[in-house]
Amino acid sequence: MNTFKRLKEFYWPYKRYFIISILTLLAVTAFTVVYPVLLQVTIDHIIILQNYHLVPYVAIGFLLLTALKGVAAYYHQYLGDLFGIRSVYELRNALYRKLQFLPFRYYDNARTGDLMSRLTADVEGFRFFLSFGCAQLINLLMLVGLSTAIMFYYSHTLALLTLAALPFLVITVYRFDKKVHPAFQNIRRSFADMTTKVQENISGMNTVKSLSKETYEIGRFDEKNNDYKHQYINTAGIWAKYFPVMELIGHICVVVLLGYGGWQVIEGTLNPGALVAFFSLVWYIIGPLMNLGFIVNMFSQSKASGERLLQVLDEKEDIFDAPGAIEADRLKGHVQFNNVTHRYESEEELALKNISFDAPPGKTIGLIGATGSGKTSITQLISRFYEPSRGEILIDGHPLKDYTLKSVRHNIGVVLQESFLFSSSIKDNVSYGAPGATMEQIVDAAKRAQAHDFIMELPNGYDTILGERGMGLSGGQKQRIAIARAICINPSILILDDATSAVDMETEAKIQEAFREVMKGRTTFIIAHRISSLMHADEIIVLDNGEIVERGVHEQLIKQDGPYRRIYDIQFQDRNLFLQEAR
Ligand SMILES: Nc1ncnc2c1ncn2[C@@H]1O[C@H](COP(=O)(O)OP(=O)(O)OP(=O)(O)O)[C@@H](O)[C@H]1O
Repeated sequence: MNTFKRLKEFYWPYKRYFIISILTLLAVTAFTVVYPVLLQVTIDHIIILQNYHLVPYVAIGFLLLTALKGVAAYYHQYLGDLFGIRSVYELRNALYRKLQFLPFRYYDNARTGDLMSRLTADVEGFRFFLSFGCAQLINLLMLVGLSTAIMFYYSHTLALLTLAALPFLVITVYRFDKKVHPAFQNIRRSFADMTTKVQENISGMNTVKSLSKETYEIGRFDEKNNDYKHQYINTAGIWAKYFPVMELIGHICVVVLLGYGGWQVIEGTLNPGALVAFFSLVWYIIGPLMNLGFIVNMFSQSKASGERLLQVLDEKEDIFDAPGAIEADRLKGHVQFNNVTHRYESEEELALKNISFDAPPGKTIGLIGATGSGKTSITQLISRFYEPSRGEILIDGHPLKDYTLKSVRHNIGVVLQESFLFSSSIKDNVSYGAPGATMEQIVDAAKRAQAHDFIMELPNGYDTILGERGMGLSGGQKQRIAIARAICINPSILILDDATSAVDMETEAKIQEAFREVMKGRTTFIIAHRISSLMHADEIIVLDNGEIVERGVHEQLIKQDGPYRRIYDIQFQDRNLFLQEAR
């Protein structure tokens, strides 16, 4: 119950819907059990005693009862649904909000498919119980309680006879539940596996096609699809086996009831009307009891879903604004690292060891080194995506932690090796970081990023809608839109992380031209594997295994016989050879 108690803030504000829905359910149950009583009165007091002049009144009574039951059922159903839908609306928003503020640390280990299923299937599982399961449980208790009371009123012995069949039914329901519950869990797991497979396949379609693995992928999907089919067939088998048994128990109960009750009627100790009423009432007990397994199942599933939702909601947001944090509109962009050491939570090795540098406003810092040497980690610490394990990072002389996250990130423009574009218009993608930007500002940013010309050649210009992840544009075009997006926020710090490594030489030249324009007056960090991309930097930092092994300007570094010189030789030897051959 703790799970439901802890999620109370989402559904309790709508308790009025729930209470009215349950009150109307009470009315529905009352009208339902009155029906057999009315039947008994009709048979015993009107038909047998031949009071036929009362028939129209009884008929009107029946109609009235059905109409009232219909109205009550309408409000019960509608308000119950409203209760569930309103509650999970808030819950879904809260989860999404949480996902926006969870630190990168969380996403390092999270699986997209799993998070998607929490936000959809688990939220729905929880809603289903709120809207339907809970009312069903209350309905069951009320229907069984009232029906049993009326049965005892008519005949103690027949009521006891009916109750004697219940343990058999309850045992069957229990055994059914024990089998069907894991079967349902297997269906959920199998479904999650299958959707994860589809999601991975679509995301990695490039790799699949380039390696001609279509047939292999079809086979792998068939395995998952087959498993899902089997899980469903297995569950259908359990239902098919247990439901007739439950019905059989119900029918045996009815036959015994009719036999014994019929004998009582012949003996004159029971009225025929009471026997007919019994016949209806017994199904009011057996029917919901057969559903008990289903309701218990729904309850345990929604509890499991609630726990999975709480896991997300309880996740620690360890990077947040300190009380009284500085709200800086415009930073100058002076970045300093003082003995910064960093280790990722999931790793044993240090990613950065005692990193110190000073990047005054407007200067360019080049970061070079082998893969995994820590270049990206430095820039991720500047954006405060992670907190360093030790050391201090200062921006404009104040610790990075003293600023609000918003003021830091609004002042940092990032262009990655493969930038993410949303499936919306080019205009919206460019102004994503600055939603208030005017069309003039958007066009200006695109011009400075060398993107304006090709955008204008597209059929709908700035209103062209991009496919998912910018499909429909070349790598270089996507990159220039990403640069325009970075310029649009007018950042004082610019991070170019391997931004040109995925494009050809000609496009690289165009992008470099765009960069030269953009970098003016901004502190820039260039991460690159090609020396040509960062040779003009004011300081080049060479990293190896998380440590700074060399630093200085290009001319200085190539004179030393260090790692920078070795990279230079490898990259420029090829070029010189090529130039010699060309001559
Ligand atoms: N999110 C993360 N969680 C755990 N370890 C990480 C994470 N990001 C990076 N690392 C580890 O930290 C070290 C430095 O990685 P980083 O990405 O900073 O290197 P890099 O020099 O930018 O590499 P590349 O040139 O391949 O981009 C590596 O050992 C890497 O495995």
